[in-house]
Amino acid sequence: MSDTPETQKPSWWRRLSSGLKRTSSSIGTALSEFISKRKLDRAMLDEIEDVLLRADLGTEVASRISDAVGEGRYDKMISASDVKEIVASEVEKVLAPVAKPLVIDDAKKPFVVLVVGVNGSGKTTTIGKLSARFAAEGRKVMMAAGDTFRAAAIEQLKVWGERTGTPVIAGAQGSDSASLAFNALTAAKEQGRDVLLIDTAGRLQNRKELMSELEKVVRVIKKVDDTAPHAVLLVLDATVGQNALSQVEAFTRTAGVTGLVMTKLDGTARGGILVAIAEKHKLPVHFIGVGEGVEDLSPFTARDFAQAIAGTETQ
Ligand SMILES: Nc1nc2c(ncn2[C@@H]2O[C@H](COP(=O)(O)OP(=O)(O)OP(=O)(O)O)[C@@H](O)[C@H]2O)c(=O)[nH]1
Repeated sequence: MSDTPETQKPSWWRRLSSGLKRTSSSIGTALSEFISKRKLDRAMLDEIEDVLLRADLGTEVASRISDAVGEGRYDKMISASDVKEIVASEVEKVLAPVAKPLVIDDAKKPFVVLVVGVNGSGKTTTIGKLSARFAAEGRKVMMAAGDTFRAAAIEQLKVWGERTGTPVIAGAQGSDSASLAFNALTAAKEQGRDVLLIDTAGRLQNRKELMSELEKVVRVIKKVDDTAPHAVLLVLDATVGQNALSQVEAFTRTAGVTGLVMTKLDGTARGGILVAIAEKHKLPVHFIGVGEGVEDLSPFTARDFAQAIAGTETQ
């Protein structure tokens, strides 16, 4: 991909790199400010580490990158672009092990995907995009409007259902989301659906009662199929920065998160948090969201993300 001219790159790449430009240019601008015409010393490495911390990369990664920059370069001239190359390469090393596709096990009928996260993180939109993707792969998909809290979420999912030709199981606003999940899974089984995507209401990770409601959804799903849910996707909004770390911890504890989707990478200076999450939690990252349209969900690739964040592609 790095040899492809900018104009020929896929649109998701352009959206990702322009979205992450705020992160990369904040890294790049800060680096250029103090790296010109100076030999590398301890003070410079400390400054580099600070820049990376401000970009949300986390202490471990920031200090590892600064060590990598220092390696064999003390008292030598170094340029900001040399440092950016090292940032890209070190970030890629952290991300490569977690960049894993969401594999649908066709032996499970349906393969149940539960989608969780805080309010407004992009769960419903992500489910809509996933339904389009799986339907395009020839799979029989069903969606469950388990966000019974918000009437608009039920409507939103129905619109996605019409758009992608996917049936949506919905209840009345305020109905019990666990029983909706139960009914949807029962219906999906009866109809021989390949994939069931279950939406859930947004909940803050520190709201105990809402988190136990999520545990109940998982318990009830297991009553129909004790191997389900087969994937639990946590949808993270990139714009929230550091708070995403505690979301990963709480939702993993409560709902057994198996993989991540990070949305809104098209408009944030805080995408660096994904690197800190990858370093700390090692959870698979399946997709990134780079816009509201159906085509704006892209499989996660370590190299593209690393280059976008370091700004090595966009100079
Ligand atoms: N720019 C951008 N906007 C997005 C992306 N994903 C979702 N959105 C927007 O974010 C807003 C919230 O998305 P929803 O899918 O409704 O979020 P939710 O998690 O289901 O919300 P709750 O049900 O309230 O918890 C909507 O306006 C979406 O269009 C993305 O990747 N980029």
